[in-house]
Amino acid sequence: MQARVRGSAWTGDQPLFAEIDLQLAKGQWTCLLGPSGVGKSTLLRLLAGLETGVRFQGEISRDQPVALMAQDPGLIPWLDVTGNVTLGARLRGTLDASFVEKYPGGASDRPHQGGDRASGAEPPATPATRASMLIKAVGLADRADHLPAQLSGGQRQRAALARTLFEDRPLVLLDEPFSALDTRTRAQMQDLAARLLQDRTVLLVTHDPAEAARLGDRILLLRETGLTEWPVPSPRPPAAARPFDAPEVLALQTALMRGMMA
Ligand SMILES: Nc1ncnc2c1ncn2[C@@H]1O[C@H](COP(=O)(O)OP(=O)(O)OP(=O)(O)O)[C@@H](O)[C@H]1O
Repeated sequence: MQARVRGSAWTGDQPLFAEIDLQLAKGQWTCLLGPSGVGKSTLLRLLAGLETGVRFQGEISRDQPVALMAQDPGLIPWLDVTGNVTLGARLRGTLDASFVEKYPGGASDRPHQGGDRASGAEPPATPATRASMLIKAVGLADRADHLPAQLSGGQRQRAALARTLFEDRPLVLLDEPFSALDTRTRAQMQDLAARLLQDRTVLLVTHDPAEAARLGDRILLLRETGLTEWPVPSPRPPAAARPFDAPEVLALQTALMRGMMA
């Protein structure tokens, strides 16, 4: 077991959700759906060990470091995309010193594209290479030196996704990570995340039954009354999302939609 939340949550003297027992098995993707305000983000914050503002009665355990991608991308406004993606490593002091010198954090401090090669400098250190690969993978290669204010909502969300992937943690909590993306980009980012987080334990909060049908090894519905498991008919292919147009995926999506409407 990688992580577990067992208990109930309260806002003031009002119950938020009844007794639940959420268990995340190692290497599995668990998709969590449920009505707005039922406590999904709260559950993620509890698992991440962050303040929630609600009263939780129970036990929380996890045995691995965690990365949380919150609903709000939470990008640092004065750091460009590269600076935001590598922020955690910089704060922990694990970035190569030459990279820190070159990218201390502001767009104005960054060399122009191609500047390194023109000056014959060393190739970028490994974290820099990883960061730029991830930035490219989320489709922001031409925005790497843009500040958050210069990005669209979906671009900010992709920068936050790259930052979460850069953290490379065994336990990954994703709170509606693709909600601001157009249909095509959303499907591409689902494929990317499935590939890059293939061995990770992932808890993905989503409002989109199609997303849960593509990505879930397990699907859970959170309601005030507690957690319900939704059966998933077939295993997910390794390192990939299920095809969005496969009949069993469409059937699962429809069944989930019906369940959520009930
Ligand atoms: N810091 C806080 N202080 C007090 N109440 C809070 C706090 N954060 C959240 N809540 C309340 O807890 C409840 C659950 O919020 P939460 O964000 O976990 O819901 P959610 O299921 O993720 O909703 P959504 O799908 O809309 O994102 C809400 O009623 C919210 O008002």
